[in-house]
This record gives sequence, C-alpha cells and structure tokens, in this order.
Amino acid sequence: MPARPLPVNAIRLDVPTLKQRHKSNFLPRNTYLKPDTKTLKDFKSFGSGSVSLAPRYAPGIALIELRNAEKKNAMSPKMMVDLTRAVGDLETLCKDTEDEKEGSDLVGVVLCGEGGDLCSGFDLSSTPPTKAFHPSFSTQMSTLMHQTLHRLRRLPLITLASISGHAIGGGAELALSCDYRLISPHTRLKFVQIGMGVTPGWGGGVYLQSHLRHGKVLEILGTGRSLGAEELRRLELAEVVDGEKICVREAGVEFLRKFTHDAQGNLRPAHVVREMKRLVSAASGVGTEEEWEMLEKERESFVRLWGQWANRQAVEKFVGTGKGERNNL
Ligand SMILES: CC[C@@H](C(=O)O)C(=O)SCCNC(=O)CCNC(=O)[C@H](O)C(C)(C)COP(=O)(O)OP(=O)(O)OC[C@H]1O[C@@H](n2cnc3c(N)ncnc32)[C@H](O)[C@@H]1OP(=O)(O)O
Repeated sequence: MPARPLPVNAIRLDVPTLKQRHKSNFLPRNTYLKPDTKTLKDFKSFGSGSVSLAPRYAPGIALIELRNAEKKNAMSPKMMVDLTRAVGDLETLCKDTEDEKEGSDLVGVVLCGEGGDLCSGFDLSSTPPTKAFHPSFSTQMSTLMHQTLHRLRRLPLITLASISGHAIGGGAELALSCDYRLISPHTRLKFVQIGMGVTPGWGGGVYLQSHLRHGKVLEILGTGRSLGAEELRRLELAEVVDGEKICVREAGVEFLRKFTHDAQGNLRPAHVVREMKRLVSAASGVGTEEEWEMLEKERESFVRLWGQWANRQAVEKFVGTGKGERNNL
C-alpha cells in the first residue's frame, strides 16, 4: 500500500526565537567549565611569558600567540591564565555578535608561538618544587588547562595550530585540541609525558583518541616517540606546508582563507560558517559533555602520577641539567 502523506497540520514548524536559540544552542557557560577563581589568582603572577589575543588579526580571523620564546614557548602558570582569558574573550565575542543584527565576520582562530615553536609543554622551571609538587598544584593546573582547551575546542570558530618547530608534551596536547594543525617539514610533535613519568595532563590523550585507532594511540603515548612531518601527514594529523621556514601567522591565515572567503574572494557569511562548525562538532562528539566525562578520567590519572618518584626524577633532571627528554628527540 502506498504511504499516505502526512496531513499538513501534522507538520509543525517551530521557529525558535533568538532568545530560545541562545538557550538551547549557544555556548552555555556550564559550571564545570568555569575556572576556579583561586587558581586564576594564584597562577596569574607565576612565571614569565605571555599569551596575546588579536581578535581581528585578519578579516574573519583572530590570532592567539604564545610568547616565551627562550623556553620554546613553554607555558608558565601566568600564561595559562592569559590563555584562559583569550579563550574567554573569544567566547564573549562570538556571543556578542550573535546579538548583533549584522553579526561579526569572525570565523577562525590561528594559534601559534613566537619564533615558530608552538609550545614545549608546562614551563618546568617556572615553579619551585615545593609548589609544583604540592598535591593541589597538579589538580589546579590540569583542571584549568582541561577547561581552557575544552572551551577552545567548543568555540564556534575553526581553530588551527600553526607550527614550524616543536609541539612537545602539553604543547602537543594544545595542538591536538584544535581542528587543524599546519606544520613545516621540520615540525616535531611529541607526547613526551611517558618520559616525564606522567600521562597527558591537559586533555591530549582523549583528543588524540578522536583521530586515531586505539593501538596507534597507545603506541604514540606509550613510547613517547617523536612524530615528524611525514608521519603526521600520513596519519592525517596535520597538513604540511613546503618551505625551509614557514611564517606561522601568515601560513595560518592563508590556510583559513577558504573558510573566510569564497572562490570569488567574497567574505562568507560568518554566522553560517560558525553554525557549520557547531554542527560538525556536535556530530563528531567534539567539545561535548560526553567528551568532558572522558577527560575527567584523564585528569584523575595525571593528578595521581604528578609528583610521584618517576615524575620528580624526570622534572629534577630537566630543571637541574637542562638535559631531560630533549636528548631523546
Ligand atoms: C604538565 C603538563 C605536561 C603534559 O601534560 O605534557 C607537560 O607539559 S610536562 C613538560 C613536558 N615538556 C618537556 O619535557 C619539554 C622539554 N624540552 C625539550 O624536550 C626541548 O627543550 C625541546 C622543546 C625539544 C627543544 O629542544 P632544543 O631545540 O634542543 O632547545 P633546548 O632544549 O636547548 O631549549 C631551549 C631552552 O628552552 C628551555 N626549555 C625547553 N622546554 C622547556 C620547558 N618545558 N620548561 C622549561 N624550560 C624549557 C631549555 O631548558 C633551554 O633553556 P636554556 O638551557 O636555559 O637555554
């Protein structure tokens, strides 16, 4: 028997008001993602370096830059607070623009580090051992960084880590929290955590799992070996730009241009691109509460291991001699 068409009045088109739309769909400020004020206060004056945000670096594109070049952009507690603020500012910008009639042109964000290295993980010499190995420190650091990278991942913006040098430890985790990684033939990405006596502490284990099969993830995390450009390309973890040395800012902007402009060079409607990002994220479980639940497990492991003998030995070796994991690269 042919299917009978539905009566017209059975099809209800509920067009949500702007207010309802915000409520259901737009970056709810979930309490689990709210940074702890005590941690922000504690961390903001610890260590050197900075993280800057240029919200309108290029048409439709913001730029976040890590600046601690003499330490390969290692992330001090102060920089963690700066990064949290930058991500918060981007959330606000996206939110504000939803209220505007015209909307804004913000579509993507490039993350990079001064001098081309993205980040060499936690700044191991920023914090005295009495503080760094205090049980509360690992909880504070990993909670803040988990929240911040997860919020970065949930942004309705296309995120790109642009790297011409190293992304090591937490730096690899930062890179993996982005939608894309743009690298040079010289880029090295290394989940060095096993050699530091810990598991990933900023969310990178879960993020790597979203790209690769179980056995591969285990091999990369369990050996801590260095991944070069060719392998990263083959694993579809990164896009490689040819050239001796890439300018990370400009290469990043160029890469995102296909999202900001159409083939005729006209700006795309940014609110549609942002909605597209939300849709793809939701469909693939990126930045969802389910992903956050997995991250909680990762954080528990890290907190358990940080400060134990294997970790202390590795950190002390690096800080004492400056010759830690780097020799194994
Ligand atoms: C808590 C989070 C946890 C995680 O979840 O992963 C971490 O991030 S723990 C930290 C993990 N990171 C590391 O262990 C990286 C250690 N660094 C290296 O392996 C190498 O420095 C490098 C990044 C591969 C670069 O090697 P190379 O090009 O040979 O330069 P140098 O080694 O000479 O480095 C220059 C300079 O920078 C200092 N440096 C580098 N990384 C850090 C760091 N993470 N913390 C503090 N300082 C760092 C290094 O000591 C050199 O200083 P000087 O000797 O004074 O020039």
